[in-house]
Amino acid sequence: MQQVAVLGATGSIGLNTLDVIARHPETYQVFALSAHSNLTLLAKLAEQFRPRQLVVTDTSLDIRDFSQQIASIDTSIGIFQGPEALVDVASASDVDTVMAAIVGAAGLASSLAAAESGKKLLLANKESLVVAGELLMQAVRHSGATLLPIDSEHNAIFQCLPVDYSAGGIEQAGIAKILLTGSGGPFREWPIEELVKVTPEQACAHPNWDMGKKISVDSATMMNKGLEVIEACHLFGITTSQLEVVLHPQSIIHSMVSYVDGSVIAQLGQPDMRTPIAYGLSWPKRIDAGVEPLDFRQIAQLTFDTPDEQRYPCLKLAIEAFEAGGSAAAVLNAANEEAVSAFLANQIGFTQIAEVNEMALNSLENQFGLDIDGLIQQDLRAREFARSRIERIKQ
Ligand SMILES: NC(=O)C1=CN([C@@H]2O[C@H](COP(=O)(O)OP(=O)(O)OC[C@H]3O[C@@H](n4cnc5c(N)ncnc54)[C@H](OP(=O)(O)O)[C@@H]3O)[C@@H](O)[C@H]2O)C=CC1
Ligand SMILES: CC(=O)[C@@H](O)[C@H](O)COP(=O)(O)O
Ligand SMILES: [Mn+2]
Repeated sequence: MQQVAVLGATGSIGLNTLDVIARHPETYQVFALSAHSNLTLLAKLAEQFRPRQLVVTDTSLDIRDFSQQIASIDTSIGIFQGPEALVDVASASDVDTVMAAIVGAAGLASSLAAAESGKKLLLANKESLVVAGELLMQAVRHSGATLLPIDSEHNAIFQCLPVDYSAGGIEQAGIAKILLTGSGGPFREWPIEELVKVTPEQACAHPNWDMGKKISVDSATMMNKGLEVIEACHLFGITTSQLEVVLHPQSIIHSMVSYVDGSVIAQLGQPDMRTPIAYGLSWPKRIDAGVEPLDFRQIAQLTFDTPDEQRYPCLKLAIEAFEAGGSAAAVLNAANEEAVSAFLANQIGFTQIAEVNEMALNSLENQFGLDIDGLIQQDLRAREFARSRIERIKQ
């Protein structure tokens, strides 16, 4: 029986993970669940999955009523509050597998703790790799942890790579290029001058995927693809020149690997995160994920294009940040989290997300060789800077 900790259980990835786990009660047991502030849903999940531990990360909440409610379900469920408890759960000796499904850099410490303690780490939280990719990959190598990408494109690439890929890297594996697909989001065909009018509701309505708000906005700006370029470079040990972003509006091909002999291997499937989640849970085997197979006659057309730099300035910013190295990607990620949150709160416009991000990237000094505390400090400075710009925009 695999003991699984689902961090970010109340979110889109968390709930999809629990859906897959519920289909295989003989193989997976939920050891712990975490939420930030959604206590109602966390209590419901606790009743259904009967974990050993619950974590509530928001320290401003009074959890006395919640604790009583949980005790009425099962007095042996431990309840912990605060972000440090995530680190304890991620490294607990009873836990085999950690699903890292918290949104944003708030997921970094627990992803790192799971990597350092040699767990099977199912990584949906791409921001961990964006902020501290080198340190996270180093921790995986040192501890012997198993890192399985859950982000649909990276999971697809992982499925298309040769089994012994990590031994010699991209050239020895005969790989010419990794082709990272992206839908282009809901505004792919809008006149560019109309983008200033985009509302949070429109930006969160992804054409193919049902996801949390932050990643949905990132998909609309294509910052998501930019973060995914950085994620892929760290995961697969490649440079940005060994990867190409291909627009694919249908989100049926989840990414491809192009080989030197002319072969291109692609992974296809419904736009349903239960497929990569199930593959992560069961790897190297496969299990039922509750996902219908593709009906190619109904799909009829798969189309491809090149992303337009003018429409998607955030994509270029992310690639530049990764190429600059040092703390640039951490700065960009932090500024973007603040800018997206301000956009969702109707404080800035859609196109101002890229403006705030660019200002942060250009204004903060790039620092090299930082340890995890240094990166977190840079993240905090970038947030402060972004918030000051957002305040000016609001006036
Ligand atoms: N959704 C998807 O299909 C995909 C998501 N991903 C990645 O997976 C991660 C999760 O995305 P998604 O599920 O969409 O996000 P959601 O917004 O749906 O869920 C986020 C989860 O994180 C918790 N959370 C929010 N803020 C904090 C915090 N400060 N500290 C600790 N926990 C927090 C939330 O708790 P609460 O509910 O209580 O607020 C919730 O459980 C992201 O990194 C995203 O990029 C990658 C590929 C696809
Ligand atoms: C499901 C998933 O992995 C998302 O990251 C998805 O890729 C978002 O769609 P975009 O291709 O529009 O960014
Ligand atoms: Mn993705």
